Amino acid sequence: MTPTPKTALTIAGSDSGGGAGLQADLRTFFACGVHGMTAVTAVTVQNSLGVAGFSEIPVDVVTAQITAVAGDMGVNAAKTGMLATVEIIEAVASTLDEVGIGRGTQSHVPLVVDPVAASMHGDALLRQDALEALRTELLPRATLATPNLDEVLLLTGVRVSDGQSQREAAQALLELGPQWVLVKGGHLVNSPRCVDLLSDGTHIVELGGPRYETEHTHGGGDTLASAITAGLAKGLGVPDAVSSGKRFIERSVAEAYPLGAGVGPVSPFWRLSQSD
Ligand SMILES: Nc1ncnc2c1ncn2[C@@H]1O[C@H](COP(=O)(O)OP(=O)(O)OP(=O)(O)O)[C@@H](O)[C@H]1O
Ligand SMILES: Cc1ncc(CO)c(N)n1
Repeated sequence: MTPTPKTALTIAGSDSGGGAGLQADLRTFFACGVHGMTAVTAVTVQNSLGVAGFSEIPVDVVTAQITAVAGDMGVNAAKTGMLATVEIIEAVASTLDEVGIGRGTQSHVPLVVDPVAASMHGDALLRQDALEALRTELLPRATLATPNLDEVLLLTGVRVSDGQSQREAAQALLELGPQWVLVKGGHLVNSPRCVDLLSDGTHIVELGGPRYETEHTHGGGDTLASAITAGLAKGLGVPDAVSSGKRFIERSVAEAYPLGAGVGPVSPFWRLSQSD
């Protein structure tokens, strides 16, 4: 009989364009060889040009999806992406406690929190009044938080412009309660390299890599966080899962493709023609 793969759950919004959100997560889980499961939080109307709008899924349906898969199939690691509203964030947080996912629960199932606030075009994916709930309800439950620089500014007030301020931002984020933070440097466009900073307050790891000249980076943050989640599901520790995720996103950006009139998606497909 074929052995059962490890499982990863994404709690995220749908991107109708297929390049970001839960579609990016599933593409990545698949490419990384883990069984992907979803708790859909919202449906966005989205393409390569931006987000035209979104509709939230009723809170009880969001939480029922989590309990349905956790109780039956089991979750080896989970990730949150777009959560949209205060009500969804609060309900997801208490359901994660109930099913034993995240920091502070007894089961040690790792939780990656990608604190999605807006699309790369600047369209809101989180209602304005929900930022505080993200800060107080979700970040303390995170094994790892993976904000981009806009999200760092919203969450901590720290404006990152170089390596020094990236370290200050990591420290400010750790004070909000996650065990580890990864401050992503993709938006430091004046830097010739893409350097992401990982820290748990004791260990500080700079993950540097080339900056590829491409405008097609739609779904890059989701793909990175999902590749890390897949690594955690397979039993890697956080530093190893993050460095493997960083290699994964580098190749995915290198092979990103144009699609539509705007920003095309990164491509997790490179992995499918390669072995680990
Ligand atoms: N041009 C690039 N070349 C190589 N790596 C990149 C490039 N742009 C971003 N990355 C990497 O992709 C990952 C996502 O980074 P980024 O800071 O862009 O996150 P994000 O803003 O959440 O992504 P998204 O585009 O999905 O909103 C990081 O590991 C970053 O270093
Ligand atoms: C649904 C969704 N989640 C996350 C992002 C951020 O990439 C997006 N553009 N759309």
